[in-house]
Amino acid sequence: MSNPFREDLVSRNRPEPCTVVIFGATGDLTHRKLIPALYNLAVDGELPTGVNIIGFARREKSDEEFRAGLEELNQKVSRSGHDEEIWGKFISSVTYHQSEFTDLDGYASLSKRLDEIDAGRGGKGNRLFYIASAPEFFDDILLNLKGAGLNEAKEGCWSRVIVEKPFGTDLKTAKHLNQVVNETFHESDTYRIDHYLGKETAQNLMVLRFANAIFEPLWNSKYISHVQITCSENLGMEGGRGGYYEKSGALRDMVQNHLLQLLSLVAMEPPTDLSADGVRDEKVKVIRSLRQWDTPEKVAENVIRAQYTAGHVDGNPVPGYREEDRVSPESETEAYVAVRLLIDTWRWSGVPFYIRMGKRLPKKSTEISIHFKDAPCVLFSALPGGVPGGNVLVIRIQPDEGISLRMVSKIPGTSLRLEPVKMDFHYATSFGKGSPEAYERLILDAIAGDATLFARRDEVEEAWRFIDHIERAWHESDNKPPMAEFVAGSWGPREADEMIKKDGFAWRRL
Ligand SMILES: NC(=O)C1=CN([C@@H]2O[C@H](COP(=O)(O)OP(=O)(O)OC[C@H]3O[C@@H](n4cnc5c(N)ncnc54)[C@H](OP(=O)(O)O)[C@@H]3O)[C@@H](O)[C@H]2O)C=CC1
Ligand SMILES: O=C1O[C@H](COP(=O)(O)O)[C@@H](O)[C@H](O)[C@H]1O
Repeated sequence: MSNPFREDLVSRNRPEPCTVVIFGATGDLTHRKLIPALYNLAVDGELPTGVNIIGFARREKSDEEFRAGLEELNQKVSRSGHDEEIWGKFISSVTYHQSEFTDLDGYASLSKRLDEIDAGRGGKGNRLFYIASAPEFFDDILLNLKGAGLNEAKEGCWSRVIVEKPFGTDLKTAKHLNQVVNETFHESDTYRIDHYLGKETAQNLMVLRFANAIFEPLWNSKYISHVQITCSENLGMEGGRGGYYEKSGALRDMVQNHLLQLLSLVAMEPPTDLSADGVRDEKVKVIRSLRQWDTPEKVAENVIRAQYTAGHVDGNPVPGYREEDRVSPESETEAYVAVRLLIDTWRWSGVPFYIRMGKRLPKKSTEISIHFKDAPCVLFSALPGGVPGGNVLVIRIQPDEGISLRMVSKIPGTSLRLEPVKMDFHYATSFGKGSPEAYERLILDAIAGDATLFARRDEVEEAWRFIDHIERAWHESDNKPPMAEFVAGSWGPREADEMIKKDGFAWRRL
């Protein structure tokens, strides 16, 4: 009998020739992430032959100028180096299309160019539109694609759209954008990108949980005391990021999307199959089951926001958040957030999940730690020092991707003394090769028509519903929870330590 999982996996991995049109092609994302990702796919032989790339942006540029700019960056950032021969072949399929996003004529001429490319394919052609522009242009681009008829696929072909973040700034704007997207493209042709879902270790979460029989029986409130998800960054507002960040803040920038997505992978029920909707049906149930912090009092109790003051990171002096470039000296934007979450489901009843994210923390690291309840320790409780802590399963999302399990062991010797030890799996040494960049996997999946690692409409909206209550309490209530402070280069504010301590726990040291 054939294995349905296997068939599913095989059919999901058949990327077809297509033309990729990138809107915002002279921008930072295209240069630092998208083109290097496509090039790396070419190096690994994963990019199907017959992929053409058209860069769409405003400024005047010849194809040669556009290609030279892309090459300069690729040489610096590509994970597989820069092979002149492969690059030469790859870049010959890349061209530039100059137009304003708001100018319908630019889309009509784009349509003509696409038809010319398709003429070499017997008139057929698949199209992938990648919207990598500032969010204020998302509507214009989508509506103009429709105006030029580019949202409609030719017979036997497909036409898909990838939409970058941020997907709205609150529930209202996300709903509006979803409406525009769904008026132009079918939901199954819509790929809302969340690059955390493309990270190798995030993808491995489902495998860890559902392909290993030993974890799933323990994965519930009977055995797990709490879960922590930490995303620490040592960078601040370099490169003019302050302007964007001021309108976003840590909660919208990282928690609404990336970290709630990680949480849903940790907490979801096993899906009935590996189809995109099978997986996303389960993920969205988690987000829908989050207890809502819907009053300023509940927000004050369960959410800590903070800004950093001047300090030192990696031995270098750094300014406070309010002194950063393009940040207001009176800023009320959080550069750190810690959230205590409860998931009201049978599996997770009474198990707190903690998410913390901060800029200008001591180092860059993202990890999920699953803290198991202590063993009944009557046997060892009389020992001097007792039993040193319990079992912790740590999933290192980045860097040094891997998984470790903390256990308690006897110290070798004639007396009985206990110490924690670690079983550690590192991707780099176990598989002998680095992981692909998230954008590589995600672009390839979109070409292959697999939306599993992309957020669905309801996931995005449910996440905003949860976030909106907190934002409203912070910015619109009469009883605004305070903004805490921490010194840049430290592990966040005292208030976040106190919040988790109230439940009898402490943040894991990274
Ligand atoms: N940069 C990053 O690391 C990340 C970015 N993102 C998201 O990706 C998107 C793009 O970000 P980023 O690349 O940094 O942005 P940039 O500001 O660097 O680039 C913007 C691009 O849009 C083009 N553009 C701006 N206005 C117009 C217009 N009226 N008509 C035509 N083209 C126009 C610019 O063209 P021109 O140069 O010709 O003016 C440029 O190509 C954003 O949504 C961001 O949130 C998400 C994750 C990471
Ligand atoms: O989306 C974003 O992600 C980055 C962090 O991404 P990572 O892959 O380097 O962990 C974050 O710095 C940025 O503020 C945010 O917009």
